[in-house]
Amino acid sequence: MTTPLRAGTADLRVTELSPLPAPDALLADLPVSPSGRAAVERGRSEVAAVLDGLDDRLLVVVGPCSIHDVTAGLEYADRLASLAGTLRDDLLVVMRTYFEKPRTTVGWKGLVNDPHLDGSHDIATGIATARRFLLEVGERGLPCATEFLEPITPQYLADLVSWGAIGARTAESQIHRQLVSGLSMPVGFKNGTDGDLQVAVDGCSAAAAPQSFLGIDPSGRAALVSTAGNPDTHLVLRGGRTGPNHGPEHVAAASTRMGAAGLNPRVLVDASHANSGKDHRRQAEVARSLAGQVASGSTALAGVMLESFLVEGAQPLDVTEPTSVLTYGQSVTDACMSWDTTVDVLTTLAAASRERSGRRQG
Ligand SMILES: O=C[C@H](O)[C@H](O)COP(=O)(O)O
Ligand SMILES: C=C(OP(=O)(O)O)C(=O)O
Repeated sequence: MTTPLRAGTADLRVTELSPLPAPDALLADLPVSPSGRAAVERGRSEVAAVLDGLDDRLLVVVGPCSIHDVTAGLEYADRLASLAGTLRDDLLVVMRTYFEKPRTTVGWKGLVNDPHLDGSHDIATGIATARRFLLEVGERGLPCATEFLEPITPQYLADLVSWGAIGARTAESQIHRQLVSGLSMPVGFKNGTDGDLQVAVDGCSAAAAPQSFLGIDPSGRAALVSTAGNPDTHLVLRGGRTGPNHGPEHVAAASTRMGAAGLNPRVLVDASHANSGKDHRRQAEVARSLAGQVASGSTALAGVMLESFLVEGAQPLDVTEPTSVLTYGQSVTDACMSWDTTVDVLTTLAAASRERSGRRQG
């Protein structure tokens, strides 16, 4: 069912308006169980404790660049839940469950926007599929991480998320900063695609402040949203057009800059994106060099982000060719490390975290 378009001077380039179910209706259809809610709450407080240096484990945000196939995503979640349990004394593992992709120009915008991967943009199904996926991952005891892109999506999904990101392409956006000021979980701002840190530093400051802005309420009505500000914002270094920024000198400089602005000086480093040139082999090398920084005692480094799936690399997705066969467990967006490499990298990061804890205690 679509809404008739207005005649006159507005909507001349709008081709269709289709109402979506209200957030409350979706939450009533797909409620969180008591154990799922406990997993979200535990995830949020553990992430905040790591970021505040109260828990000396290393935070690892790891998983596919995007979820495009729920079956493969849940197979990955099963494997990750088991590995996270083995490494839990040294690593706090949060799974990347990314459903909204910001594109440099155009391309598939993720499972929420186009769940059938065919350009049909069945967003109602996309939001429900993403919510079901988050519920399933939560039942496995794994906290979930996601990037918030559309300002309306959090009303449908945010109650199931333990760590949020504002990406490099939106860190400077007032809309996203306002949104973060009302989110209930710790949120990392990425540096800009050009490598500029200041947009992310400013993003953290703006999101820490109370804000008033336009949004929707749980019944889907347009609403004035007033927020208290988010005290758990932090910086994520992801490299930029000028080069990578994962080295110890970059981490130290970024930490100093955050501290000078009165913000959390402990940072995350994304081993992928411009820190790896989107090359999954290089990503594993960067992750191992970050393990070296942790092992040598760097307290500025609170966590690491990794893009990983069952099968290494990436495959092209052509939404105009819906019949084309995709390789199971391989990314359709950025190249990911294979599962075997992920096990090796997480084991190395766990050993580094253990060594850092030993240094602190010794
Ligand atoms: O994380 C994924 C991508 O880096 C991001 O969505 C941009 O992708 P694009 O440059 O291929 O559009
Ligand atoms: C899009 C992403 O990263 P960035 O904003 O750093 O490009 C991502 O992590 O999926």
